Amino acid sequence: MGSDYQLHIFFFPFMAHGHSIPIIDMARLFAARGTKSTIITTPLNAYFFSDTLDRDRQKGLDISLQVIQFPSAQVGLPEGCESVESITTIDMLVNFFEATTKLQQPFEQLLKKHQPDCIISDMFFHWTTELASKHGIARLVFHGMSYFPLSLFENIKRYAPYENIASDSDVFVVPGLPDQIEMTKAQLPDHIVARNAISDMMEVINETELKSFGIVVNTFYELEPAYAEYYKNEMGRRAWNIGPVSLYNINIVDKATRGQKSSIDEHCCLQWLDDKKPNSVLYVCYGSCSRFSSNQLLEIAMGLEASEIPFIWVIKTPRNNEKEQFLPTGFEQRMKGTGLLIRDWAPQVLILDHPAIGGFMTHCGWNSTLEGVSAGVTFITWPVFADQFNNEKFITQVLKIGISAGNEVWNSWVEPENVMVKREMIEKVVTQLMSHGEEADEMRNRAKELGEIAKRTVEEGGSSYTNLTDLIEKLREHKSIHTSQRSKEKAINK
Ligand SMILES: O=c1ccn([C@@H]2O[C@H](COP(=O)(O)OP(=O)(O)O[C@H]3O[C@H](CO)[C@@H](O)[C@H](O)[C@H]3O)[C@@H](O)[C@H]2O)c(=O)[nH]1
Repeated sequence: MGSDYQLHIFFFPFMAHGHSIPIIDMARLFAARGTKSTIITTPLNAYFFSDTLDRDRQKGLDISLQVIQFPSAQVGLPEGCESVESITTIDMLVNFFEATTKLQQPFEQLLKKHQPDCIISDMFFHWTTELASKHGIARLVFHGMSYFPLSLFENIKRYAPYENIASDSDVFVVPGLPDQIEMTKAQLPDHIVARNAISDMMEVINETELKSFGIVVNTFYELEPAYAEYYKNEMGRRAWNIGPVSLYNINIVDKATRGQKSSIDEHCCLQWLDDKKPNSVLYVCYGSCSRFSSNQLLEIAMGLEASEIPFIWVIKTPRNNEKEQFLPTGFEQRMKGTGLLIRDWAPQVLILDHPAIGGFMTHCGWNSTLEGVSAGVTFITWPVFADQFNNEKFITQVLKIGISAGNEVWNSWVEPENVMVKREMIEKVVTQLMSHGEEADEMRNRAKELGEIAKRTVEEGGSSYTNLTDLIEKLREHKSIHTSQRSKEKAINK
């Protein structure tokens, strides 16, 4: 197979912004390096990024979409429920996963028709490993998470350190990791500490992952070298780190249109930031699907106001409070000039990259974590569910570029009903992070340095750039071996 052979890769993102946004960036990145990229998704999800792909095609990239129907009605979901963000109860999640298993047949039809050389699919589409093997092509797994949270989960399962403690809030050290990582049982997902349907699914994911060609990880080596090695050597995975993929978005329009269309004009947002001093603004956002209760939002509003720190706050209105009765009376009026409220969807990467942003209060989704690291900001960590407590430990205990808001309990659903952090604590951590004390300045310096390294890593010669070159080369070799095997089989069968 010559080095001029154009690889054709199928990208199959899971239908949730936190999983699809990085895979779309990845498909575009591969296309920019000469592959033919085809993204497989459903009609409503295609809507979120079809304009971006149009712009890429105008630039000459070989990138396209194939749309398959999402069987919402077949599994009892309302019409138009095609992404995790449109799910309103935890019970609907079970139906949602059932619907995704029904995508196998249309997906295989596309495989037969287009005969790509490789599939890069989300971990939740574990059945693509078997399909890939049936069609003699490589499957690479994308988790959305990085080496640190994956290694941490693995060792918690391996050594079950939570079994020998007296209470859920007792601190234990997770054994066998390169650093001394402290956690509590209350911070662990249900499916780790007890057996349930998710644990069963994670087991299948794990098994199919070991049989796959390897794993692509949205991270960079210099951010977590010990965990990159741990994951490969101790956990026996073949993995390529090719991120931060968000850095592939260079111009304003690309940065502002990741995921949904932003609810604010990006130029107004930039103008607002232009009036602020460097590193003076706190950006507050809890990802694509977390939705806090009215009481919690009130605490955030009061805490932010009391801190007197300029902020941008992205608010997802609680489903039972569309009239927004959670903001204190006159809040927006008083905050004019100091606080910018964005309802629903913000151009996050554009905001983080602005020099006025100094801190990020985040739920610690992996994308937000890495986007914050790439922008060189410091963090207030406020994990809620999924891998977010792991990412909090990474920020506060390994990188040491953030402080915790103090939420101590893992939630099983994206819409926690309780108040997790009170206004006094919010005021305290915001003031502490944005101040100019010795500790805050040291964190700031470390964060800025990491941001510089992140940018270099995706440039030609950088570690992620080189890793991607290596991965493309390995996929070509795989294609070549498979093609010659096929020719031999055909010759024997003649
Ligand atoms: O107003 C918004 C809100 C989010 N985003 C983007 O949406 C993505 C959000 O991803 P992430 O920060 O990872 O949060 P979640 O959407 O909650 O991601 C899910 O998927 C991640 C990857 O597996 C996990 O780490 C998280 O725990 C899980 O909740 C990021 O790229 C953000 O830039 C915006 O652009 N504007």
